[in-house]
Amino acid sequence: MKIVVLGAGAWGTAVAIAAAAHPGRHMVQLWARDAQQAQAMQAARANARYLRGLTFPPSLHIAWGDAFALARQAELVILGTPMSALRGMLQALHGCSAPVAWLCKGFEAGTGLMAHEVCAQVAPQLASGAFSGPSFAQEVALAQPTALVAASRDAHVREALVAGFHGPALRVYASDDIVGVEVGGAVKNVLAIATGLCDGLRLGLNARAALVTRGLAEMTRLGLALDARADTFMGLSGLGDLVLTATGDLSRNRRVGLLLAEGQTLAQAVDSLGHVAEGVYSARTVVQRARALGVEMPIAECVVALLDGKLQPEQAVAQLMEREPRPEAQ
Ligand SMILES: NC(=O)c1ccc[n+]([C@@H]2O[C@H](COP(=O)([O-])OP(=O)(O)OC[C@H]3O[C@@H](n4cnc5c(N)ncnc54)[C@H](O)[C@@H]3O)[C@@H](O)[C@H]2O)c1
Ligand SMILES: O=P(O)(O)OC[C@H](O)CO
Repeated sequence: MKIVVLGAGAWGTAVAIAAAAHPGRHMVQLWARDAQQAQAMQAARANARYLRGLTFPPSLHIAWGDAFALARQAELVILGTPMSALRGMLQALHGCSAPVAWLCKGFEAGTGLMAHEVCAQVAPQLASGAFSGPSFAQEVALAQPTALVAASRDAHVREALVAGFHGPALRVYASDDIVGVEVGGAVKNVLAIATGLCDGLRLGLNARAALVTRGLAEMTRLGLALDARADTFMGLSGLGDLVLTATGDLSRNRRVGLLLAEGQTLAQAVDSLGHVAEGVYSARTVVQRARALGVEMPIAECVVALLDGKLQPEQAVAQLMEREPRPEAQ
C-alpha cells in the first residue's frame, strides 16, 4: 500500500515510522512543509527537531514540496498536523480519491467544530476518518505495544487504516462512532491539564483519581449530548487515552498543568514545550459547546478559568470541592 503522511511533527513522524517498519509491506512517504527540515531529516535519517534519538527505517521516504501531488498518488493519506492546520489541509486535499485520516485531537478554535465536522464543511467528498487512541509518539516509534482506533462511518476508511497499520506492535481496532472518538480525544487533553495541575500542587493520588473519574463523566455527558455512544467512552479513545494522558509524564497537556503549578505563565509553559498541547486551544471550545447543549462540565470550566488567569489553582480546588452534593450517576 502507498501511504503518505502529511506533517512531520512528533506524531506524524512516529506513525510514518510505524507504517514503514515492515519492509516490503508498504511504500511510506513522510512530508514536511519546511523543505529545510525535510532535507535535514533526509540527511540524518532522523527527526532531530520533533522526535529526537530515533532512526528512520530504510524504507521510509522523506518528501517536501507539493503535498497534494503526493496525496493524489497515495492509497492512504494521513494528516499529521495539529487541529489548527486541519481546515487548510482538507481544503487543499479536495480531488484526492484515497481515504484520508487525521491524527489531531481537539475541537477547532473559533468554530468549536470536531474534525469530521470541519471535513464535512470543506471537503465532504473525501472518504475520511480519525486515527486516535492512547499513544505517545516516542513509544510508537520504538515499536512498544500500542492499541489505536480507526474511526469512520465509512468502512473503506476503517479497513484502509487497519491494512496500513495493524501489526505486531500496533493493534488497530475499528469504530464507526466518529463523534465519540473525537470527543474523547479532545476532552482528555483538557482533563490532562487539570491532572497536571493537581499533581504539581501535590494534592494527592485520591484527588487525581477523582479528577480522572469525574472527568470521564464530563466527557461522556458531552459525547452523549452530541449523539455519541456511551460504550466508546469506556474504550481506547475515551478512558484509555484519558488515563494515559492524565497520568503519563510524556503528555504535553499534562506538562502544561505541571508547569502552571510551578508558577509559570501559560505563555511560558506553552513556549517551553516545543510541541503543540491541543488542550490549551480546545478547552474554551469544549466548554462553549457544552454550555450550548446545557451539559455541565465543571472541571473543564475550571481549566478554562485557570488558563484565562481568572482563577487561581487553590480557588479552582475549592470551587470543585464545594459544589452541591449530588448522586454519582449524574
Ligand atoms: N505526539 C503525540 O504523542 C500524539 C499522539 C496522538 C495524537 N497527537 C495529536 O497529533 C497532532 C500533532 O501532534 P504532534 O505531536 O505531531 O505535534 P508537534 O508539535 O510535534 O508537531 C506539529 C507539526 O505540524 C506541523 N504543522 C503545523 N502547522 C502546519 C501546517 N499548516 N501545514 C503543515 N504542517 C504544519 C509543524 O511544522 C510540526 O511539524 C496533535 O493534534 C496532537 O494532539 C499527538
Ligand atoms: O502529549 P499529549 O498530551 O498531546 O498527548 C499525546 C496523545 O494524544 C496521547 O494519546
